[in-house]
Amino acid sequence: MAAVTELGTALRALVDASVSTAVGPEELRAAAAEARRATALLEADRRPPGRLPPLDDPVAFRRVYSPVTGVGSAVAPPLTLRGDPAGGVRAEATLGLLYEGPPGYLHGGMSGLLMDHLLGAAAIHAGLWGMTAHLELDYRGPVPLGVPLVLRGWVERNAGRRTDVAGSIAAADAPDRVLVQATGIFVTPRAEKMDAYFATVTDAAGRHTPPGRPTDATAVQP
Ligand SMILES: CCCCCCCCCC(=O)SCCNC(=O)CCNC(=O)[C@H](O)C(C)(C)COP(=O)(O)OP(=O)(O)OC[C@H]1O[C@@H](n2cnc3c(N)ncnc32)[C@H](O)[C@@H]1OP(=O)(O)O
Repeated sequence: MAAVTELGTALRALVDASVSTAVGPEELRAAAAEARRATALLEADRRPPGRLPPLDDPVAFRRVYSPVTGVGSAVAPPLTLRGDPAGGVRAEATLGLLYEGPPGYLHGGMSGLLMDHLLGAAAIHAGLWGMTAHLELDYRGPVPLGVPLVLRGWVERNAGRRTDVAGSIAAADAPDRVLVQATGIFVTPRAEKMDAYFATVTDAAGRHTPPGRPTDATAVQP
């Protein structure tokens, strides 16, 4: 885990530098050569899709390469999700140029990714694992880059396999002024779909490890 975290931290610094650098073409080409060398090192042993990495824990829902929370992911902020004393889950983040949409502000699609994850995590936190069936966002104000943000997700109601969830993004110093408001419907797939989607998913030891068991509710840190 220390090595995965070390590589993820180094890669995030690299991609941040790569989108904010002002060096010339010679330096860019030298950096590209270094990046290709690192890629060759990592390509020596790869896992196929559907086989979880050894450090993933499907019971605790630890996903080290998640694009949102993965400590080993070059593109994840990465967020740390916690139970929110006000209900649901929350995370704090300060996002950089990698995620820029309008100059100086967060890309709207990135807000969608973050809200999808927060809403899904809120459902899991309540013991209601499901896949996103519907996600709707209202963009009320641009989300600034480089300032601390607070992201929240909470369950509104549940009926059978369907869970209605909501969430928000706001600046940490103005938490009541919602910049992005999200609502979503998460659905636990019917058994036939669960089989069709996840029948071949295994952990690193080859054991069948489909998502969605009740214990996945431990996903969020207390
Ligand atoms: C801490 C870790 C946190 C991790 C968070 C991860 C978050 C990320 C989550 C994802 O990205 S999941 C990936 C994106 N989603 C998908 O790929 C799902 C694609 N859609 C499907 O596979 C199916 O549509 C789905 C499994 C969601 C539902 O199919 P089912 O056949 O199981 O459900 P069904 O159609 O019978 O609907 C069940 C109920 O939900 C309702 N429903 C389903 N889809 C709906 C929809 N789109 N809008 C409104 N209601 C919907 C439906 O009306 C019904 O309500 P009732 O029970 O009241 O009749």
